[in-house]
Amino acid sequence: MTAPTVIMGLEQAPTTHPKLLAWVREVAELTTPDSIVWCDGSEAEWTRLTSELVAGGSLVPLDAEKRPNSFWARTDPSDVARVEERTYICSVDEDDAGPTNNWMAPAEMKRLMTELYRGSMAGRTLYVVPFCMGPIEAENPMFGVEITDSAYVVISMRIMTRMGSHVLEAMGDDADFVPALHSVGAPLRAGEADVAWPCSPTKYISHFPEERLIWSFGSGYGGNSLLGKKCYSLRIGSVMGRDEGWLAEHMLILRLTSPQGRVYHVTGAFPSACGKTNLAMLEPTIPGWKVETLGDDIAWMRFGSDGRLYAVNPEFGLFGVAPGTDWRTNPNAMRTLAKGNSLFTNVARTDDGDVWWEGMGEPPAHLTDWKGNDWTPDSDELSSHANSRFCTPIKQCPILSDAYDDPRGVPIDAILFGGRRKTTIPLVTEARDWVHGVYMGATLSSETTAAAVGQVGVVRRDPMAMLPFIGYNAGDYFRHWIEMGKGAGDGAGQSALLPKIFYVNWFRRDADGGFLWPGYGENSRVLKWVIERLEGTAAAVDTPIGYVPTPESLDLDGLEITPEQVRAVLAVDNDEWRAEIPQVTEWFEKFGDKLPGVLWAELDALKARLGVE
Ligand SMILES: Nc1nc2c(ncn2[C@@H]2O[C@H](COP(=O)(O)OP(=O)(O)OP(=O)(O)O)[C@@H](O)[C@H]2O)c(=O)[nH]1
Ligand SMILES: O=C([O-])CC(=O)C(=O)O
Ligand SMILES: [Mn+2]
Repeated sequence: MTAPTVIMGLEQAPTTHPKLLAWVREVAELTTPDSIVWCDGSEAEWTRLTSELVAGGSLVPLDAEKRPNSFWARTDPSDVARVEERTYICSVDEDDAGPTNNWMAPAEMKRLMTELYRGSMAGRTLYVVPFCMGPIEAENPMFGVEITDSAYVVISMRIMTRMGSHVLEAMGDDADFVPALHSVGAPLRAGEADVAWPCSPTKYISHFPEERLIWSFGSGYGGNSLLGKKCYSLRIGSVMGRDEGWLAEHMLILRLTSPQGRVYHVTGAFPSACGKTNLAMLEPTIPGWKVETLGDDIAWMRFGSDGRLYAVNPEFGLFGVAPGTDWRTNPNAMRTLAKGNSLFTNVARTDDGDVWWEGMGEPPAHLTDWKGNDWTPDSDELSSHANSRFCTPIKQCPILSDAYDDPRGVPIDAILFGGRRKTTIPLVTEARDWVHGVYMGATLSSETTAAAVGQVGVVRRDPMAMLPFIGYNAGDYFRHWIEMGKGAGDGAGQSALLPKIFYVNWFRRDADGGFLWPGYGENSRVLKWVIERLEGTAAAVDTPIGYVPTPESLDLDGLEITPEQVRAVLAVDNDEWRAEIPQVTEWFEKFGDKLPGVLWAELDALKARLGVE
């Protein structure tokens, strides 16, 4: 095992990058760690850090046969999800944060957080984590460096990003990078024992969009602490995309091959805990169709020289919702996890060193639950937190597409927007054109989930599934989407090159509260209809809200579903849609002048089709 590079000064730093060295020095002087470790991303480093975390009680190793090189972590019960109320976009101009973000002036936030960071790493190690979002071979590799005082964050970043010495080397002395500072905010006095999950009751997740800078304090939970993910790839990424003409989106990416061997690529934006990972790894139930995974959470999309929109997954791992994941629902996730090398956070542990969570078949007679307590099937509480997560290398996914590492990405044929709605929204609706599709995305609604702290099950607008992740004024973001629709190719015949947009809802319920649609692998039937619409072969009903399948146009062969259920899951109830109009109007009014006029025009056209004044 190699010894860690412990340095008191910075003389032994494995880089001569002046900006990086200066930043590490400045942070070290402010946060006063005991030591600085430059992470190299090696196997030896993983082994050393996981061993230290096991020794300190932060991780429990799982059974080496069942879950090789895998670990169980439990967070502090107060630190289990993203904290949207504590997340800030500190743009210079308040108007650039817009009505959907918390805002504080950058200088004020820096003053406030500087005091929080002062001495915050005392008694701890400062880790420097060089990483790259997307392939390092890209024309413009998207570098970042995270400074963190959490070894859990380091090992998670090693799974979730391309990370380590090779990144630092590729950065040379002058590459641009996004500095991302993270502290759990729990300094240790001399001799004070650490806790298993250090964190602070005071939390700030701050973004300085003009500087492309991230400061996170107080939380160890992934969405708040793995700063390459939501903070860089979505919030800062969306600002870069606005300025440079591309899109950073909360989307899965998959490749679909038809029985005739035709290849298509689909992205899907569904809010947190609404089915991206599951769709991305789907095992089709209809014969002859094949799905390959490219990404399960984030897509960066830009136009290629051929005028088509190409998508890249900037991530290197999967940070997926555990509950509900099972051999019946998502066998490819189970196969990915079976290869080991994974972290499980806030799930339950079995007595024989495996993991268990709600939805994974019959519960064992006894478990240790996510709070560390004894649990039996009679228990009133869930064994696993509803937002418990697995963190696992995407390279272990057995159906990973061979295009995954291609810096050019894959050309997108269809974009799905989707939400979790008990009523109103049909299984699938095709937009009339790009602007109508942007309207669908801009008005997307979904019931809140456990992925963020707060009440669960409340319907809210979640535009493009990006409500917590748009790093600027959402009105400007809608305009950017509209403009992107004009940007395909050289202008001639461009709309033919644009992806077609669809709106899906796997979560519609019957009167008894049961799901009307079986979901998971059966969603391949919806993907088939989408492809047949692209090919011009599937029938649809022209409804006020868009094109909805005729019951006969959906392949329901071999599916146990009654004609009434099919009718109900596809139904467009004009009364329900009329009831949405005041909510959409109120939503649009939030954006004042920033809302593109064409979206108001879409709403007016919808009202006219529904016969609303
Ligand atoms: N009923 C039903 N549930 C689903 C379906 N797809 C996913 N789920 C459940 O929804 C929850 C979240 O699914 P994920 O695929 O992990 O969600 P995600 O969109 O990747 O979420 P984030 O990682 O939070 O962005 C899990 O409990 C799944 O089992 C479906 O088609 N039908
Ligand atoms: O960021 C996280 O914690 C996980 C995630 O994908 C989401 O919440 O959308
Ligand atoms: Mn997500």
